[in-house]
Amino acid sequence: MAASLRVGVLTISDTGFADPASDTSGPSLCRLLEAQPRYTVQTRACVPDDLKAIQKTITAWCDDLDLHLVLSTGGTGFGVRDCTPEAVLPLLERQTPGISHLIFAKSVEITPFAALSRAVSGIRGQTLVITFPGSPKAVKENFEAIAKILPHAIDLARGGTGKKVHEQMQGGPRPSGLTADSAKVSKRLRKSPYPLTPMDKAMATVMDRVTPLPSVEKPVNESLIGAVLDEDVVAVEAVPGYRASILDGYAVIGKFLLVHLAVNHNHTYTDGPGQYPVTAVSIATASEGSAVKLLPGQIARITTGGALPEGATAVVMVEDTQLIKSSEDGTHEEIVEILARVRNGEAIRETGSDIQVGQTVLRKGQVVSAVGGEIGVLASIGVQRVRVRQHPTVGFLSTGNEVVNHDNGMPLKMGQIRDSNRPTLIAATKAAGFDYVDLGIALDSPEDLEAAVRGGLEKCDILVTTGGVSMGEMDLLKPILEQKLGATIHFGRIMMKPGKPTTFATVPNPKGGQDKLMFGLPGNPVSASVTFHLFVLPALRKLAGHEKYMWPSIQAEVR
Ligand SMILES: Nc1nc2c(c(=O)[nH]1)N[C@H]1C(S)=C(S)[C@@H](COP(=O)(O)OP(=O)(O)OC[C@H]3O[C@@H](n4cnc5c(N)ncnc54)[C@H](O)[C@@H]3O)O[C@H]1N2
Ligand code: MOO
Ligand SMILES: [Mg+2]
Repeated sequence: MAASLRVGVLTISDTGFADPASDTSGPSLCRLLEAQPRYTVQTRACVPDDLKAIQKTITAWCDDLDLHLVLSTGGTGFGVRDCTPEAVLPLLERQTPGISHLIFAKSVEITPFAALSRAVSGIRGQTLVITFPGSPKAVKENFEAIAKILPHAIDLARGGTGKKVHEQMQGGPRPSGLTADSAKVSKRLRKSPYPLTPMDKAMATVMDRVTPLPSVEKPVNESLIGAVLDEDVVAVEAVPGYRASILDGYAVIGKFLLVHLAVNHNHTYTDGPGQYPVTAVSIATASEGSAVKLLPGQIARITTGGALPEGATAVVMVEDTQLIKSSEDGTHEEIVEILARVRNGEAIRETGSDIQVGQTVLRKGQVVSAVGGEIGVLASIGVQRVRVRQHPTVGFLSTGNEVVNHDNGMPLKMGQIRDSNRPTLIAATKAAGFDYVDLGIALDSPEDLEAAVRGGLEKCDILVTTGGVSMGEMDLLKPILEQKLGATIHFGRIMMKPGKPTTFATVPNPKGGQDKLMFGLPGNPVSASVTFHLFVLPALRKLAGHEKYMWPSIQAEVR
């Protein structure tokens, strides 16, 4: 392979400039580079610790020679003449602190003196520029610290996707199970190219790539079911908003007032068991103005939820009274006998006794459950809209030439099987409170599958397919993802049965923005169901903004 990465090596040193033979770091750097066939040292120079001289050389190497990489050695310390960072920084269009930190982290592991380096790095045009300290030992250590990532970094700085380099570093491009041309069955792989991934690693791989969806404002109704609140909700209205009766009966002036009168004024109480005129009526209904006023010796007829007359301190239920006198036409009660003694406050809902103004009723992160309580609370305090995390939508696509709709009403032909995966997974999704799209069945043909996956990805946040992920010649999903959709398959097999060929991939979003997530679950119904619960539901929960998105785990011991 012809060496393709062109490098410039620049020694920055007053001494080296005066006596080129004294420069050992530059030659050492060249040897390190040339030990790797991918690099060619295209140019070398030595300049004094002089800002202008350094800038002139590096600018020419980046702008005129368009080198892939410029490595300098020297001038990064605390010495009064050291000015490499001051010279290089203004030339950089983008800094690359990660590279500098990596070098620094590795170097301080070796010697604390590395803390005295002020080395910098960055990109000018398409050239990666990295400054090393002056000592040959530091040059070697620094170069080794970044050797592994250097080709990748250069590829990216040149506008590459990094994919090629990545594949090379992983030992070459992944051989594909298909052959997007399923006719060439003899060419298929006889071993899976996907390593068996331990479950904890697979789970972490998925969760690392799931970021909660942004939040939106929604009206207070059943559309909130399953949503995660993205704000604290504070009551702006009290519940109840007025003093209300808990019972159907009579508002009275109760014991507290009577005792008060008796003690302070040596009164015998007027109210309590006895006969009273019914001077007012309060039916639970809206009314303008304030409540009627009740004086000692009077009672008011009241219904459950009715506003208490001013001055009333208790309510006696109708069962504990008897009618003494009514109006002639029977439409009014005039005198009623109270038979029971009631305590002050009895059968009264005080204003705000349930929820007070300013009280936090629901907290950010809380889930609006399908039980209804949260929605009820929001409704009771008059909140019109709340900020919640967007609800994710999951799409379900079954795959397989043998798979038919379960409800097609036709007898099965030999080799056909009813699609049980989609109804199963849709039911589980619904029960978990997420939205779904039913994407039907795709045939095992590269064209059909590619179109169905592409279309499906557009309609949902997470695409779930079942079938076609193992080793058969009709198992086309993985190669289609990688070869046609530019997807990255993060794992293609897991250390679990059922579910071994479970596949997780991220697919670039053609509309830009975040990559789309997709799970290729195995076709076997139990495998599909188990892996859905284990991987997809937690991913959906995380996407929906749940704080606790993982299943609880318990320690088990096999005896
Ligand atoms: N040579 C090997 N063969 C298989 C391996 C292996 O490691 N080496 N793994 C086995 C395991 S484990 C599983 S699990 C399955 C996974 O199969 P695929 O994901 O490729 O799925 P298909 O081949 O398309 O179908 C498998 C099975 O499931 C039935 N199926 C498919 N879709 C549905 C559906 N929607 N509803 C009901 N049943 C469905 C399909 O008819 C097949 O019987 O691979 C093993 N093979
Ligand atoms: O692991 Mo497969 O999922 O045996 O059924
Ligand atoms: Mg298969």
